[in-house]
Parts: sequence; structure tokens; C-alpha cells
Amino acid sequence: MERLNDEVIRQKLSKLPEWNLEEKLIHRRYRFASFPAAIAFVNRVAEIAEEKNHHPFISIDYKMVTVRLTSWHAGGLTDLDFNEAAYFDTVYAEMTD
Ligand SMILES: C[C@H](O)[C@H](O)[C@H]1CNC2=NC(N)=NC(=O)C2=N1
Repeated sequence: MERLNDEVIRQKLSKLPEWNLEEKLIHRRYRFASFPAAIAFVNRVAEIAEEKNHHPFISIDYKMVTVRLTSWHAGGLTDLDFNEAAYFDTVYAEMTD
């Protein structure tokens, strides 16, 4: 999968308003009502990562989960990162509404 150029990254990021760009990765913080709810989300993220064979950095801070995405094989951001970010946002919406 090809590394995206800055123009395409800006365009894709504009469709994911909760995500932030930092050098060669994108990141987002998800908030939950409880620690178990945060862990349930992390478990879903892990399942999706395995299914897609695309694995984010995940950090858990009590009721907050931070996800960072980049594509190691490309040395930067690819469509895989933006597709997965959108998928995680959908799962988050389902789990928190
Ligand atoms: C060998 C294996 O398919 C690769 O290492 C996969 C696994 N998960 C991955 N995850 C991420 N985020 N980037 C990759 O380049 C990547 N590559």
C-alpha cells in the first residue's frame, strides 16, 4: 500500500474531525463512561486489527483510550490508516450511543 502525499492526507483528515496529525501518524482519544467500557472498546479494536492485519498503537488511561495509526511498511500514512480510523469511529459510536 502506497504512502499518501500531504495533500491527500489533509483531504482525508478533514473527513475525520476527531483525528489529529502528528508527523507520520494520526491519533485520536476516545472517552468512555467506565474502565470496563474502555476495555471492551480496546478488545474490539484488537479484533479489527487482527482481521485487517493492521495494528495500531493503543494506550489505556483509566476511561480514556488513545489510538495511533501509521503504516510501518510504508514509513508513513496509507489508506489502511484512514480506513481503520473510520472503522474505529463507527465502533465507538455504536458502543457509546
Ligand atoms: C507481517 C505483517 O503482515 C505486517 O508486519 C503487518 C502487520 N501489521 C501492521 N500494522 C501496521 N500498523 N502497519 C504495518 O505495516 C503492519 N504490517
